Amino acid sequence: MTFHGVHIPLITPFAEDGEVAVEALEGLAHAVLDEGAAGLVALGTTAEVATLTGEERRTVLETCARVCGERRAPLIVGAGSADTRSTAEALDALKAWPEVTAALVTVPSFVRPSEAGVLAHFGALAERTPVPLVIYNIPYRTGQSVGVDTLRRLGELPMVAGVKHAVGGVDLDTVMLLADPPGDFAVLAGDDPFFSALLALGAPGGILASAHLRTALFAELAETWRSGDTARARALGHRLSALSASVFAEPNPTVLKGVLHAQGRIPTASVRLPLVPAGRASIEAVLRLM
Ligand SMILES: O=C(O)C1=N[C@H](C(=O)O)C[C@H](O)C1
Repeated sequence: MTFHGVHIPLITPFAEDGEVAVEALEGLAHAVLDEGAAGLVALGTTAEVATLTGEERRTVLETCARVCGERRAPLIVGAGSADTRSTAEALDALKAWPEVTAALVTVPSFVRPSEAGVLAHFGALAERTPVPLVIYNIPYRTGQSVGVDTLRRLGELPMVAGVKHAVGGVDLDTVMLLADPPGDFAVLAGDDPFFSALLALGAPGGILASAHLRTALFAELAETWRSGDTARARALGHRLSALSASVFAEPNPTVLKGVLHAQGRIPTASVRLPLVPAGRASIEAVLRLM
């Protein structure tokens, strides 16, 4: 399994009554695929997954699976917690969904198990998962950093297909990893403002919340770096990085939802506590950059 291009971690739109707005979710899913997204991610951070009930998670997954099934598009599903056993159970449950291409599994958060513990966690999961794993490396959310040597060892595990790499910049480990990644291991950009920089270093794609907006341009950016038109890629990359940075001016996905609502693509800009809606100024700043 190899990944390339732009994968969209879909937001969960809410209706006026607070319920999941299923039609809007389905519309967004089709729209981003129409615009050139390579695939979808269901139940990522951007979906406010921590605030969804079990039934709502099922509804979101059903909707994304239906769309990806119809469109023959890859579907990555967020699964995982700080505990190895419950993560393994969540992965087992994905057997029921033939449309699921891979699971996005975070480095265990809050526990800070050491890199040896991270390796043991993914080693145990790799032995029994029914779908390939994409490791979500996001130390500013998990509290656990994972260096290049460990990432390479993780990339060599059976059933580990890639990493969503979101370390808040382009550090030495990122450069070293992209210089020599394990075979069939996709290093996907997971920090939107650094998407272009990671593509320039050889990343095959990314998982990017801000690519709900201007999806076609994000897809074009990946293709332009791939084709070697560096002058065009650099200029487009700078423009999209500015857009991404403004989408992340407040906690994700508050600004994104404000913009999608202003565009009439979702019924409300509502987010669930502890997130609070983005301010008007942040939303207008993004709209100006569109
Ligand atoms: O849900 C995701 O997947 C993403 N989450 C990141 C975050 O909220 O920190 C951002 C990234 O664009 C995708």
